[in-house]
Amino acid sequence: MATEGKNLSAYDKGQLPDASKLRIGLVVSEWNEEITEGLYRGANETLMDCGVLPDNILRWNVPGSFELTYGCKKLLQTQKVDAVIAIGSVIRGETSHFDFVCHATSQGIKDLNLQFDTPVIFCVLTDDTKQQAIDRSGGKHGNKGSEAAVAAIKMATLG
Ligand SMILES: Nc1c(NC[C@H](O)[C@H](O)[C@H](O)CO)[nH]c(=O)[nH]c1=O
Ligand SMILES: CC(=O)[C@@H](O)COP(=O)(O)O
Repeated sequence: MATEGKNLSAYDKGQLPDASKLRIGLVVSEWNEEITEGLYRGANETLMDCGVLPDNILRWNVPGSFELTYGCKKLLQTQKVDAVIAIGSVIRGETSHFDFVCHATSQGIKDLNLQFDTPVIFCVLTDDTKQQAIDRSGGKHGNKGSEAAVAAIKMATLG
């Protein structure tokens, strides 16, 4: 099911496990800051709405989505967290750079889930236009940051 027709911010916190003891890391890309700050707000607000304590939400910034893999790895190596959310926005330009950044970032974050015993959530928008990114970071389709926060809580308490 495509995002079209799905509200990315829809969740029932009554159906989620207790998150009051969880510690969550957020690694946020600074590229397309207007979009990534919207994603961060969605994730942060949803985590707290679902019971995560503000002091248990740790935020680090990285320059771009390509650096999310390294930033998440370093956070996992140095901080005790129950899940990490990687937040980025890649918007297609004139060249094939979009494809390389998206592929490297998605593969890198996937690999972290194999290398570490802590879930890393892929909250990276990969859009052809800025409007698509706006629509998915608090616009008409909701907020992927909220979706990622719910995924982080579910994965942190899996099993
Ligand atoms: N064009 C976008 C980038 N490009 C920058 C890379 O992510 C990286 O920081 C650079 O290549 C240096 O290693 N990053 C995004 O997050 N979004 C873009 O649209
Ligand atoms: C995703 C990108 O790296 C892209 O926005 C860069 O733009 P361009 O391909 O025009 O250099």
